Amino acid sequence: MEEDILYHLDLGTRTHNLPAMFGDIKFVCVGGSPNRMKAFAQFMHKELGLEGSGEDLADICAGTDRYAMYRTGPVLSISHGMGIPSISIMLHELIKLLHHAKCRDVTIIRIGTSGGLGIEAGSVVITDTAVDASFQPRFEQVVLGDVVVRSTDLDRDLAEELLACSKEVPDFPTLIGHTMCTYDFYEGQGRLDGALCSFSSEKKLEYLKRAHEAGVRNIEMESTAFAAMCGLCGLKAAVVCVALLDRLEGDQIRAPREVLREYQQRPQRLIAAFIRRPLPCDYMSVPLSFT
Ligand SMILES: O=P(O)(O)O[C@H]1O[C@H](CO)[C@@H](O)[C@H]1O
Ligand SMILES: O=c1cc[nH]c(=O)[nH]1
Repeated sequence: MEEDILYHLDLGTRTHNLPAMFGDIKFVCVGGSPNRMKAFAQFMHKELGLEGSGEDLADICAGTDRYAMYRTGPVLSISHGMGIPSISIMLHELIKLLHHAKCRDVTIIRIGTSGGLGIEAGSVVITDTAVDASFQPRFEQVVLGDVVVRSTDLDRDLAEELLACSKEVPDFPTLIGHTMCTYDFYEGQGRLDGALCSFSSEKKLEYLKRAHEAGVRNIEMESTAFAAMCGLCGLKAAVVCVALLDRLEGDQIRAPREVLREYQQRPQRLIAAFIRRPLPCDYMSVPLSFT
């Protein structure tokens, strides 16, 4: 293409110098909420010891209200909204952006929230395998009317490295497990408290227990598409989500807002420890080259 317009990001190859804006990005963190991703960028700014308070980081996608994007040092932080269609559109344009910007050796991590399965609320789950609602490690995408099945493998070494980094943030439990990805928050996750419910409490518990036996430790709504797209495009990817509740104990998220806010920071703290870890070639020794 002579020109590539990244419509939902309000960026393009003619209108923006993408290599200059993004060429040195090494970590991309994505999550559902625009405010969370802004807070994460500000937090990383402080953690990396970059100049200024970071309070004034600008939304790079301010021309559109579909997604929000912030950068600090080698870290790009982007919101993706809720569910597979929303994250999938964002990832198409983000991956093209990384390609046009000639980025190399990028690690991409989804930092999210989830419903836990047989784990304490506030626990952080690092996904080893993203599975669908039938507990299968696959992402089904309809392409030209046909169902195309894609693998949902994530980087095992990255997951282990993240688990090792969790020792630096010992004030909450972190574990590795399967993450189940659904197309809905209510009936799709076996909740009884939606506007519609077509099953009994017993059937719900029987399903969630089967999921637990299959190795599922948390449930969210983007991981299979995220794993499939990043895997096919050669990006090293991880999913790290905090559990807001234990779904074996209920459906409603009852924790007070301050507690939920602190829970949301847990994956961010773990990822900060990961990004800050010493590397053979330490990018933190050259912070002045980052804006
Ligand atoms: O916390 P985030 O990233 O938005 O993700 C989780 O929260 C949303 C539902 O509340 C879904 O998108 C689910 O995947
Ligand atoms: O139960 C939950 C909590 C957060 N996000 C989900 O998708 N499910």
